[in-house]
This record gives sequence, C-alpha cells and structure tokens, in this order.
Amino acid sequence: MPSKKALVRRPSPRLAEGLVTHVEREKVDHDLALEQWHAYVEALGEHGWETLEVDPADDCPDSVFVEDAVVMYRNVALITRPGAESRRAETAGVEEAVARLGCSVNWVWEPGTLDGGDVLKIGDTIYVGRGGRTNAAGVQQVRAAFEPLGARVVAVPVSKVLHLKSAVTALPDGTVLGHIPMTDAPSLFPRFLPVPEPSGAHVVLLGGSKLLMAANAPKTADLLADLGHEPVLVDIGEFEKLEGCVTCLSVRLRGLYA
Ligand SMILES: NC(=O)NCCC[C@H](N)C(=O)O
Repeated sequence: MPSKKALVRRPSPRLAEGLVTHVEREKVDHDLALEQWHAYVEALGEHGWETLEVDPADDCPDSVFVEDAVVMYRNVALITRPGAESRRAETAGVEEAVARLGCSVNWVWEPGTLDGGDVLKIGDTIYVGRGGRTNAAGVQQVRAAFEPLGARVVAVPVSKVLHLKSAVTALPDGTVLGHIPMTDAPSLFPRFLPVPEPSGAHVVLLGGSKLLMAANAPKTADLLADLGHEPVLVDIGEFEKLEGCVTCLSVRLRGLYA
C-alpha cells in the first residue's frame, strides 16, 4: 500500500517577509497564518495523511512552502536548488527529513536552479516549468535524476505566474486543471479543464475523489463537485498573499519503502 505520509513545515516567525514577485505586497497576519496552517495540517490528518514536521527554519521567511525544497519520484528525493537565493538555506532540513525516512537522496547542482513548485507529476510524466525560478539546467537535472527510473520529463514554459503549479495541477484522472489567463501553453497537456478562478487551479489529491482546495475558489469547487469530485476547502488566504497555494504547504510521500 502506498505510504500516506506528508511533510509539512511550521511557518517562520519571519513569514511576513516572504518573497512576492507577481503580486503587490500585502500585510500578512502572522497569528491568522498560523491558525490557517494548523487547519491545513488538520485537514490532511482528517483524510488519512500522517503529517511529519520538518525541523523549522525560523530564519527563512518562505520555509513554510516546503514543497519547493524537494521533488519526490518513487523512493528518490531530489533536493532542489531554489531559484531565489534567499530560499537556499531551506533545503538542509528537508534533506535530513527525507534521508531519515529512508529515501535515496539526489541534489540539483549549480548552475541548475529548481523549485518544487515547478514540478507537476502525472503518473510517470513529470512536467517541469521553466520560468523565473527553474532554469534550463534545472530541467535537465530533473531528466537526469528521474528518466533512468522510468519517468518522462516534459518541459513547459512558465512566464505569467511564479511556478508551473501556480498555473496548473491535475485531477486524479490526470486531467490538468488551469486558469487560462495564468497558463502559458494549455495545449501541451493532453486533457485540460479550464477553471474560473485563479486559486481553483490548485488541488492536492487526498485520495479517492477528495481534493484539497483553497476556500476562495467556490465556483471551481462547485464545478469539480458537479464532475463527481469531493472538494475539501481550507482557507489559506495569508499564504496566498505570498504567492503560496495549497500544493506548496506539503510534500506527499507516496513512494516510500517503509
Ligand atoms: N510552490 C509554491 O507555490 N511556492 C510558493 C512560494 C512562495 C514564496 N513567497 C516565494 O516567492 O518563493
């Protein structure tokens, strides 16, 4: 049975200083963010996920966005080299956490840069967004790490948003969900479902037909419920002010050899 463990990382006291690139800076309410983070972790737990906390990185404002520090494929963890220099110190704690869980560990090296938010896995196809955070050498290093294990890596341009997964994610049946104004090349995906809200493009697959989604995409939640999915809504508004979304607050580990 696949593992249902997920890594999460408690927000740094410096969260409000997190990077913003494509949005205007808005004041982040730290207490509310912490409350939203706990509710997010609880939602994972309620749906059968054992959450494991990576040691906090209090000096790194963006460390709560733990998915950017590692990409998992089967039992192999590829430790990233984040495109933003201020985020590079985040990876050490994540590396330790995945190594402790028995993953085989690999690294992205200079000149490569890669953020986990640019990597969308659908079965054995790994889409990698080449954009502001992930460069061509980073894409190539994902190929080198995972293609020998049976993956096929497809590079996708990203220019309108921070990460590939800010624009698109995928449903359990592999259909790619995206908000058209944020997506560079929807035609690259074999099945594409346009959604009416920017946050509606982000789903975390909880298992079965359950989809973890941001509460501020009600029209998309209705659309997906009407298609037979079961949206589970969480308010992550404070993280969205920093260009975070539901996907980036956890790393699900499904290929562990426990
Ligand atoms: N994978 C993600 O969507 N990560 C969000 C990262 C947000 C953070 N403020 C950043 O700019 O790096």
